[in-house]
Amino acid sequence: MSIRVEDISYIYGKGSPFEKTALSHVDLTINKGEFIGVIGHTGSGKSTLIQHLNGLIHPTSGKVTIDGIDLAAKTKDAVSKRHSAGMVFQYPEHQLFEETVAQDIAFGPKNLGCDEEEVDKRVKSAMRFAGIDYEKFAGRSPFRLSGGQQRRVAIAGVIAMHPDFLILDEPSAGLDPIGRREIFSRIWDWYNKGVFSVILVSHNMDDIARLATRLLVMHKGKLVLDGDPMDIFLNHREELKECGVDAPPLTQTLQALKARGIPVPEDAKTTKEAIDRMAKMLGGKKSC
Ligand SMILES: Nc1ncnc2c1ncn2[C@@H]1O[C@H](COP(=O)(O)OP(=O)(O)OP(=O)(O)O)[C@@H](O)[C@H]1O
Repeated sequence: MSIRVEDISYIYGKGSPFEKTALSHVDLTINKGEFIGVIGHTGSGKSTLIQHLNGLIHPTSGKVTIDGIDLAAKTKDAVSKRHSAGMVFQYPEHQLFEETVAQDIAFGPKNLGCDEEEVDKRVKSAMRFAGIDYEKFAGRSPFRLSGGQQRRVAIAGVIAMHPDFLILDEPSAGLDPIGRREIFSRIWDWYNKGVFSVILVSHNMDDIARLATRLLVMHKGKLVLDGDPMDIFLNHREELKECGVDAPPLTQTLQALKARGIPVPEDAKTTKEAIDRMAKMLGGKKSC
């Protein structure tokens, strides 16, 4: 299963005096099993790009397909493929609207046409995934929960749609450090279990460096770097700087070690794996 982004460009307000080219000839393939981090300076086109991946917006030129089906098509197949890429926006709790937590999470699967039994099953399993106690919270108003709990309910709503690709735009924005750690450790667990692939947009370089197995760097609407996070953060620092992005402190440390002749596991898939491997060599514990 894969998403193909075929040479897409996107212009906001095309033909108006305010037209703005947000994406310019972006071409890439996203395969099932990847954890992709998307980084870039403010306004570089990250959000515009990811909104194409579930057909929320369609390219001005080029096309986006999932398993060969054009997401812009007005067919049943295209609708089903669009649903296979679930999007969690920044502050997703702003989209909560039902009276109870269970009803809110049930909204998506109901819309997909699932029967009552299937909806109930999905609500319970999404809540379990998101760490929300069913007995305690199912009948509660989502509006009376804490910010972190609301975020989990909103994410559970997307999980209940059983997406193959989970697209997250700054999922921890506005959360305290405990809330953000919780959200990311759950997302990592689900990803590790092979529940879905992840496409994560974040300004937090440490989160991206710890988790992503592939990195996309956007600059002025173009995809300027696409590759191994370790390689990009360790060996493309100047290009990153030109894009207004700093390498995360974790990789700066690894680079300082490398500069002193200490071997760092450059073939590690993520910085988290590199740190764990170095810690193991030194007899330390795994990071979380
Ligand atoms: N609805 C819109 N109408 C007009 N221009 C827009 C609109 N949304 C975004 N843009 C412009 O398109 C460009 C890309 O914006 P986009 O939001 O995709 O960038 P981003 O990298 O996600 O930024 P951020 O990190 O701030 O969220 C920017 O110049 C932005 O001002």
